[in-house]
Amino acid sequence: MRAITIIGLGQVGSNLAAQLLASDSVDQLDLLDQSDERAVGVATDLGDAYPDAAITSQDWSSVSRADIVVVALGKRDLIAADRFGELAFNAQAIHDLGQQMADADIPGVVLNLANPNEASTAFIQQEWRLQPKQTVGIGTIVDTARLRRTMADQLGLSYNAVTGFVDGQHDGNLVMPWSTWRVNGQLLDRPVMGKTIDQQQAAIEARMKGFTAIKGLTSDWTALVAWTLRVIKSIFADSGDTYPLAVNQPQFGGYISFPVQIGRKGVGNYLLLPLDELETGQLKVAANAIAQQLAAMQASN
Ligand SMILES: NC(=O)c1ccc[n+]([C@@H]2O[C@H](COP(=O)([O-])OP(=O)(O)OC[C@H]3O[C@@H](n4cnc5c(N)ncnc54)[C@H](O)[C@@H]3O)[C@@H](O)[C@H]2O)c1
Repeated sequence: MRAITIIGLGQVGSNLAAQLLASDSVDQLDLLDQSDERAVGVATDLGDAYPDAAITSQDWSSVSRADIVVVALGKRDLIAADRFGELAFNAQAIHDLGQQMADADIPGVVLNLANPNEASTAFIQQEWRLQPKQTVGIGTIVDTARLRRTMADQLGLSYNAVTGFVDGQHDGNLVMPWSTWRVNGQLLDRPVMGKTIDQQQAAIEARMKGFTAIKGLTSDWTALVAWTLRVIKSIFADSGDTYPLAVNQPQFGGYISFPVQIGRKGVGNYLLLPLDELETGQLKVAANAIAQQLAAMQASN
């Protein structure tokens, strides 16, 4: 039995719900939104699409039996001018749900998609009184895919030939720990296939992919939903697949995007690749920026 509750059924949440059903990745789907009309509408339409699927709407007690609770609440109009424009709105929404979620004593993994991602994941963990191990955010997973793809394209290689993670703060202080990246298994400290990789250029191009998607589509929800599906499958399979998720990382004093293994119980081992001094320093800067956002979320209530 694979039970998922989604809180927030806007562009991200409703599309995730549809793709979970289309890919047969869920047995019980419970849909929640602050708007009854929205929740009932989404559940009704999905029920018409998948008549034998088990779907409920507005059953808030479902969080107590869900294997995974996906948080996709927000207000996307607020990020048009400022990528972190949802901070106060999402802080209020997370706080308002706090007592109810704490009382529900959520047993499953809470996977947060809302922004600012690392800070709001930390705020959910605190306000909903969850264990850090069960509380993760989608983090820098899409940023990582963008950079790997950009480098693979530059070199004319397949996506899988390039390995590495983007860490730090999604939409803000992204950290590319180049000393750990590899192409065809080879570190980047010497030319790869006769070519020197322009790391700066690759980082700029990867960011541009994000801007281009948002400019044309108003949101990069397609990539977000696809990667969320992969993480959900890894959780159900208890696979221990490694993703750069927003997790509590004690070495950096709180939540930050960092590669970890994920499974049925949430966070497993951290991928502790040796980082150089500059990279460690950059992660500390990102952790500070996230801590400031978390403080702003706490102060806004
Ligand atoms: N990490 C990423 O790559 C990425 C990409 C796209 C979107 N996002 C984030 O995902 C979140 C959702 O985005 P979206 O485009 O679906 O937004 P949206 O504005 O389309 O929908 C948000 C939904 O949340 C609901 N909601 C708001 N407050 C709520 C509450 N207190 N309880 C229950 N439901 C509530 C709204 O009614 C609405 O249906 C946002 O925070 C957005 O920034 C992240």
